[in-house]
Amino acid sequence: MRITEASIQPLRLEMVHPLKTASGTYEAREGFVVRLTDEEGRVGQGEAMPLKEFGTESASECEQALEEYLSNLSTQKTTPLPSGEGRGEGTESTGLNPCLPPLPLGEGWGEGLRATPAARHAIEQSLLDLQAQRQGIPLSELLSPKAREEVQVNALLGAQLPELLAEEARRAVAEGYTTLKIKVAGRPVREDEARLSAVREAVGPAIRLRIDANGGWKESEAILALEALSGYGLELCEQPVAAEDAEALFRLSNHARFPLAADESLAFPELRQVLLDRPGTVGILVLKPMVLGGLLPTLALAREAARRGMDAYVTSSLDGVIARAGAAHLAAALPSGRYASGLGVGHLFRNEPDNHPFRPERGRIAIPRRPGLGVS
Ligand SMILES: O=C(O)CCC(=O)c1ccccc1C(=O)O
Ligand SMILES: [Mg+2]
Repeated sequence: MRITEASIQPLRLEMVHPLKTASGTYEAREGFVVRLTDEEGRVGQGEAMPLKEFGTESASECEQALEEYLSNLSTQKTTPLPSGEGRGEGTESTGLNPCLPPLPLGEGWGEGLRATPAARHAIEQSLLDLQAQRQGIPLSELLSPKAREEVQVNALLGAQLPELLAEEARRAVAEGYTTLKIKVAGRPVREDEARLSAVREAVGPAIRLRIDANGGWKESEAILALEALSGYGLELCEQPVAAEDAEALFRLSNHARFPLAADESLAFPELRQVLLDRPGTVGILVLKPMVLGGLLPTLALAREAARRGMDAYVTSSLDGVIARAGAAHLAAALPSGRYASGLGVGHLFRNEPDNHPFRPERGRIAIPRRPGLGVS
C-alpha cells in the first residue's frame, strides 16, 4: 500500500450540556481527523480525540505527533506493502483474521507513537480502514473472522437530580436501551442512593444498571457506597477508587456484592499487567481504544483478558463519529459480547451529524456491511 496524500483536520465537539463526572466536567472535546489516500484513490479515516486526564497526550502534543508522523510518511516503513501480497507473515503478530493477507501494520508498528496514544489511534485506524476497503470487508471482519454483526450499547445518563435522572432513564428505555450507565461519586452517597433508587423504580427490574465512580471514592467511602447501592440490582461499577490504587480495587472486589470493572487503571501499562496477573479479582476491563493507543492494542488486551477468564467491553472517550465507528467495529470483534458497549454518546454533542450508520437504534448498532469503516 502506498499513501499518496495525507491530511489532518481539527475536530471540535461541543457538548449540549456539560457532562459531570467525579473526575471533571466536560464542556467540549478537541481532536483531529486524519485522512490517508492510497494510490488507487481510497480514503482511510482515523480520529484522535485526546483525553489527558486519562493518560493520553494533550491536543497540541497530539497534533505535533500527527504532523511529524505524516510528514515522514514517504520514508516510513509502515505502509509499504504492495497489493496482491501472499498470505501468511504479518498476520500472526497482529492477531488479525488469519485468512487474510498481511496488514501494512507489521510487528513493531507504531512504536514511535507509543507516548501519544490518541495520535497512534488515528493513524492506525486510517490504515486499518484502508486495508479493510482494499480487501472489500468491514473493518470488524478484518479484526476477527468471528465478528458479530451488531453490538449492544448502553445509554449514558447525565442528569443529576433523582426525578430528572428517572425521566431520562424512562426515555432511554422507551428508545429501546436495556443497559443504562449512571455517573456516581463526587457527592454524598445518600444522594447517589436516591438517584439509583429513582431510576430502578422508573425502569423496573429487567433493565441493567451500571454505575461509574470515575475513581471518585476513597477506599473507605467505596466500601460504604458499594454496600449502600447493592440493593438496586447493579450490573457492575466502573473504577470505584483512584486509578493508581490497584490494591484497593482488589480488596474492594472481595467485599463487593456485584462486579467491579477497571477503567482509568488501564491507562497505566504496569497496572494492566497487574490486573491481568490477578484475574478473578477485577473481572471486567473497560477498554478505551483512544487511551490504549488504537484498535489493535485494545483487541490484543481483550484477547489476553479472555484467555485469563476476564471479560471486557469497549467505550468511547467522548469521541466523534469516526472514532466511535472504529470502536463499534472493535466491539463486534471482541471475544465476548456479553457487556453493552459505551458508544451511545452522540446525543451529548451539539454538532453530531445526523443519520450516520453508527447512531444506536433501539439500544444497538448494526455494523454496516460496507468495506472498511463505513463512514463517508
Ligand atoms: O461508557 C459510556 O457510555 C461513555 C463513555 C464514558 O462514560 C466516558 C467518557 C469519557 C471519559 C470517561 C468515560 C468513562 O467511562 O469513565
Ligand atoms: Mg468509566
